[in-house]
Amino acid sequence: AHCPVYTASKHGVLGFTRSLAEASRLGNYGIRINALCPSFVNTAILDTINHEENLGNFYQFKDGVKNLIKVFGVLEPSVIADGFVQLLEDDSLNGAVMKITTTKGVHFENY
Ligand SMILES: NC(=O)c1ccc[n+]([C@@H]2O[C@H](COP(=O)([O-])OP(=O)(O)OC[C@H]3O[C@@H](n4cnc5c(N)ncnc54)[C@H](O)[C@@H]3O)[C@@H](O)[C@H]2O)c1
Ligand SMILES: CC[C@@H](O)/C=C/C=C\C[C@@H](O)/C=C/C=C/C=C\[C@@H](O)CCCC(=O)O
Repeated sequence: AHCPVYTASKHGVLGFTRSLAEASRLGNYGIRINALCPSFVNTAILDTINHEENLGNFYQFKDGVKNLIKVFGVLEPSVIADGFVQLLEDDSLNGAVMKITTTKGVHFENY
């Protein structure tokens, strides 16, 4: 609810990932395409929530986003890096949607 365009863009990334991965498989491109979807991660982007120029009209929802951060917690970038290495090293993954959350760690979403 806080950022519908943002949410739509992320769904677009998943659809693009899965479609491109299938095209690569059918075309024998030899390229694997996967999506990595972390929960909140301790990076500079989290600070953007505190600045109205970043959120525009959605600045009014900043407390809601901050509450989500409290609810879901914050991951360290190293945890994301480990998930990324797993995507690189596992040749069986193509069109995969890897999620990383504080509650479930690395897991995959089957859409
Ligand atoms: N941090 C989180 O909580 C979180 C959670 C889920 C998804 N994401 C997504 O992960 C992505 C990265 O987020 P982040 O937290 O690392 O943000 P960040 O702002 O900390 O880092 C983004 C990096 O990208 C670089 N960059 C910007 N434009 C670039 C370009 N054109 N070419 C090359 N580099 C460029 C910036 O210099 C910066 O180092 C974003 O799409 C974000 O929505 C972040
Ligand atoms: C909202 C304004 C924007 O600029 C701020 C972005 C901040 C971080 C990047 C964003 O992609 C964060 C996503 C965080 C998601 C958090 C929770 C979900 O992952 C919950 C998952 C629960 C589950 O599926 O188990």
